Amino acid sequence: MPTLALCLKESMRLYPPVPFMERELAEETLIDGHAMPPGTQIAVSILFMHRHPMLWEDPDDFRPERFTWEQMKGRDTFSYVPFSAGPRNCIGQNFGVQEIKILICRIIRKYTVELAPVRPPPIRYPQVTLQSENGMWLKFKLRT
Ligand code: HEM
Repeated sequence: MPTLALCLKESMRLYPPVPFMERELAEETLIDGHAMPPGTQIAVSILFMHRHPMLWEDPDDFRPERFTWEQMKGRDTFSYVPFSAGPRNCIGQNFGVQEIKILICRIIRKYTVELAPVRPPPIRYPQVTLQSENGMWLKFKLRT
């Protein structure tokens, strides 16, 4: 799989653009030993799931190779759900990924991009979409 696709997947693992989902239970459901009645509102944190140490080795490390075929073998399909899963998953996911790839290609054709020499780590700010409270500190240099 090309490097860009691997990097994109790993970025969306660490920083899922949609950090959580909500559901209402249609029937009684056993969650972690507790019987939840129908109608219970459930919040599923994609953000926490994507960094859960039971699911990911060194969860905070950026390692795009996690998404090579070899390393994906045996991994629970539901451990990585930036676009949700099941019948109500994101209908725009392929379009969204293509847009991001095109945007990145257009930027790096024109600029070299580096981390800014002084950069505070991004403070995650989960709203409907995940944002950085203190921005993203990068240095753009026009290619000659
Ligand atoms: C990186 C980009 C995107 C991400 C991470 C993303 C993520 C998600 C997630 C997690 C859900 C499930 C939400 C939930 O069930 O509460 C969702 C649903 C949805 N997304 Fe996206 N999305 C992206 C781009 C797009 C684009 C580009 C479109 C349309 C062109 C789109 C259209 C939709 C629609 C219509 C639903 C609702 C599907 C349903 O309920 O049946 N998304 N998306």
